[in-house]
Amino acid sequence: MQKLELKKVNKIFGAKSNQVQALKEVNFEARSGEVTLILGPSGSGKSTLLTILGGLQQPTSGEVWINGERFDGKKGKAADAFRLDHIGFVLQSYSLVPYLTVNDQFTLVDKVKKTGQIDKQTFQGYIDRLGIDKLRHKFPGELSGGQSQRAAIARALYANPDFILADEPTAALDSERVAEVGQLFKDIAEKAEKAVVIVTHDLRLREKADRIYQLVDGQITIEKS
Ligand SMILES: Nc1ncnc2c1ncn2[C@@H]1O[C@H](COP(=O)(O)OP(=O)(O)OP(=O)(O)O)[C@@H](O)[C@H]1O
Repeated sequence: MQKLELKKVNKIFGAKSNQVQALKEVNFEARSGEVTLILGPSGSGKSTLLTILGGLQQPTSGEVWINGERFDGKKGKAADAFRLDHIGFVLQSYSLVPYLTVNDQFTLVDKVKKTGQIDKQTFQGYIDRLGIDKLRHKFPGELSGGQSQRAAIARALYANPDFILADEPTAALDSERVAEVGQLFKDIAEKAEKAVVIVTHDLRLREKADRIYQLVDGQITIEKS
């Protein structure tokens, strides 16, 4: 079983009178085979939590563990390599490369990750379910918000990571697509044995979740486990 954990994580931004404590003594766990949802209002610390989980920023104090290995102390190339091997991000900004077609966004992954790629047939299945097969030769500037979001999800899956960390992955989608994408995340967790972590305020995803946390003002509570 794959496991991603936060232990007593605090995150403080700014200094003295400008200080914001975005996370307060957060304990958290996500496991392979499960969809874990972190629900919370805007500004509650969801993006901060997700980026600390994935090693994109460091906690002020506390620990991040992946599969029993300490992750928060890793720096530079060691951290990059570890992240590349384990983690796929779907960020709010989609972070698609503007001068590459959708297809080239995927194959770009091959340049940095040489082993453990997804098999072509499984990936084509994801592409079909995300409804982006006809968009493969388009550039990001030619895509709608929802299409960009689905391309960003596909790119995260292409790298075949153990952990998929998604920040508001359904924000630009209509209800029908939310149900489809939610079910896809659930299938990826269950059938491909991945750990899927979604931060969102989209309550429509609740029914797909195995584990639900609530984050309010940087404090986390578990609602379903
Ligand atoms: N780099 C930063 N510098 C200073 N303050 C920050 C920084 N990043 C986040 N914050 C603050 O930390 C708190 C939590 O922000 P965060 O973006 O994690 O919340 P969120 O729940 O993801 O919000 P949203 O749903 O609007 O994206 C907010 O008060 C925010 O202003």
